[in-house]
Amino acid sequence: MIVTIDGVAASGKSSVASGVARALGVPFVSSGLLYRAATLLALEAGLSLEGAPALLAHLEANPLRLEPLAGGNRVWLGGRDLTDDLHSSRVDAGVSAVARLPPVREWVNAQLRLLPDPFVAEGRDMGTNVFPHADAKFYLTASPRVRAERRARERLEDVPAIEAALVERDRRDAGQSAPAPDARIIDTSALSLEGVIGAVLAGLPARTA
Ligand SMILES: Nc1ncnc2c1ncn2[C@@H]1O[C@H](COP(=O)(O)OP(=O)(O)O)[C@@H](O)[C@H]1O
Ligand SMILES: Nc1ccn([C@@H]2O[C@H](COP(=O)(O)OP(=O)(O)O)[C@@H](O)[C@H]2O)c(=O)n1
Repeated sequence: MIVTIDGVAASGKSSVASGVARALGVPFVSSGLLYRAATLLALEAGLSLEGAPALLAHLEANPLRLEPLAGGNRVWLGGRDLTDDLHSSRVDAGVSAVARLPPVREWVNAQLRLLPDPFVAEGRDMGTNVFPHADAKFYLTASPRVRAERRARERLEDVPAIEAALVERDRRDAGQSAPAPDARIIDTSALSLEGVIGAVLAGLPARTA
């Protein structure tokens, strides 16, 4: 059983995927962390974020591992846990450039497709490109202001600056962020986290829930 939860930046994908996965007793998979980790490695190595061949060679020489833990995914580079360094403004600003490189997308997708079913996967193109045969698909949205206010509770930046960065990232990610035609779209602007998790669980086919 595969459930996909895609959506725009900071729409609640990972919190909702985590809650749904916990309710179903399965792992959740946060695909964005692999794009973020690839970006962090490129920044640390001083590589261009647009140079696919050098970046891919670096990723192949430095294998990353996504650990889909129920309580929160982690990304490892050998024995180094990168997870806490993946949500910096520096990574936020660079990740869309890295994520639009086709060889990087293939590298991420190959890792995701090896994961053993069942799971809940969240990202941008889980229901379209990576798991088109998922049992249930959801797409989360919320107004930019609401998303920025939620993120501001996690970071020491002001709401307008966060909102501008989110809108810009949505624009750069638009190419891989269209909802699947068979996804259920949920506007979370006026919903609590529990409300969204409940709406996803209520939308699952009977044999999945
Ligand atoms: N419906 C909601 N109501 C209130 N806060 C929410 C809701 N959904 C998510 N949040 C909060 O918004 C922040 C961003 O959510 P997150 O799951 O990290 O989004 P994404 O994975 O899409 O970036 C988190 O602090 C999360 O707890
Ligand atoms: N399936 C995915 C997941 C993420 N991404 C890229 O990775 C970035 C970070 O994704 P994320 O899910 O961690 O970001 P947030 O939506 O949590 O802010 C996005 O801005 C996209 O550029 C993608 O292209 N495809």
